[in-house]
Amino acid sequence: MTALPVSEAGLDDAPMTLADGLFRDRVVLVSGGGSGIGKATAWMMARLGAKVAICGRTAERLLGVETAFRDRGWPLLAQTCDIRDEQAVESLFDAVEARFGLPNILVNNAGGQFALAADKITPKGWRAVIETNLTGTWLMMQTAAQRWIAASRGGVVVNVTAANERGMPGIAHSSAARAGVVNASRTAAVEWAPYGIRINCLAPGLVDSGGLSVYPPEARAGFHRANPQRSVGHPWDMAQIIGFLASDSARYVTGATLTADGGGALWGDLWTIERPVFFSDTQQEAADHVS
Ligand SMILES: CCCCCCC/C=C/C(=O)SCCNC(=O)CCNC(=O)[C@H](O)C(C)(C)COP(=O)(O)OP(=O)(O)OC[C@H]1O[C@@H](n2cnc3c(N)ncnc32)[C@H](O)[C@@H]1OP(=O)(O)O
Ligand SMILES: NC(=O)C1=CN([C@@H]2O[C@H](COP(=O)(O)OP(=O)(O)OC[C@H]3O[C@@H](n4cnc5c(N)ncnc54)[C@H](OP(=O)(O)O)[C@@H]3O)[C@@H](O)[C@H]2O)C=CC1
Repeated sequence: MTALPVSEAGLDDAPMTLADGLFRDRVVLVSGGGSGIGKATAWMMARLGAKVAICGRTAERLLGVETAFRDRGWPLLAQTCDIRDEQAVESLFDAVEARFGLPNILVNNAGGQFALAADKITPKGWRAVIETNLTGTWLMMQTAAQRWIAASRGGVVVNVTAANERGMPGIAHSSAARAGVVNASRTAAVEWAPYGIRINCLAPGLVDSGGLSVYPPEARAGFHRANPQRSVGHPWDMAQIIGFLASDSARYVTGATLTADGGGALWGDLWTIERPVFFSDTQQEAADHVS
């Protein structure tokens, strides 16, 4: 596969299949927009004419994007917000409304987890991941929907989950949370359809964002081999799919989950932690272990 650029200059020039001006004057809120997939999405939306708002917990990350947007003359609101905190979420939406008006599009991308064997996850660690990926995502989408309904306006939500429908060794907490997001999205897609609200999920496979650095080197070494394309995806690949789902071209798509994983869910053996000997690559090693 052709490599895509990861630098900010690269994001300026990355090839685009979406039409010029597609999101002109639309207000787009991207959670986790200070890095990785969220940052690429913010860039893509700005290139297509949107007024972009981003949030995350770390001010420095947001500041980096703020500076780059200012240099390009693109409008941006950047505000720290922990999506697990409902007051902070309300303040974020208030700030976006005050600056640009009610968002038209919410890209619910913030999330993550730590990789740990299932029997080692503490109750506090479990809660941290569930609250980040399930509760935080829910608070953001519910707040958007409540405001759209109150204003008699429609809107679009794209939830970024993970392609781990069959489970994923090393991230039981995150797998549970993402399954919850997919089902909450299906349910809300029906309940909120009368208000003109669409909700879809993008389930990425492995994507070469800075986020992958949290995984142990022995797991990372096998990532590119864990799907039939023998490759990982790029944040820009994800951004463009988000752009499609957020656009009017997808007006008849709601409650769906689009998997973008290079076929990894169909073929491949991925571990986010060190692979136990029982699951060794060679039959002999595994047989030695069992006998
Ligand atoms: C084929 C497709 C599927 C592939 C999926 C796999 C690939 C996925 C890739 C990505 O998602 S890339 C994006 C990665 N980015 C991140 O994960 C960053 C965000 N993650 C986090 O911020 C944390 O992981 C968090 C836990 C979700 C944040 O919560 P919080 O800030 O509240 O955490 P802490 O206060 O640091 O910790 C709370 C609690 O959690 C336990 N814990 C945290 N880190 C670890 C760890 N590395 N190992 C073990 N346990 C951990 C622990 O119990 C902490 O409590 P204390 O011990 O600190 O009291
Ligand atoms: N890269 C990959 O291979 C895959 C990624 N994903 C998912 O895609 C999404 C984007 O990840 P990616 O870009 O790769 O990795 P990053 O780690 O770069 O992005 C995660 C972003 O979420 C923000 N974030 C995390 N927790 C919170 C929180 N509680 N409140 C607000 N913001 C938060 C982070 O900012 P900060 O830390 O400053 O808060 C960061 O900007 C995540 O949901 C991730 O789990 C799914 C499958 C695979």
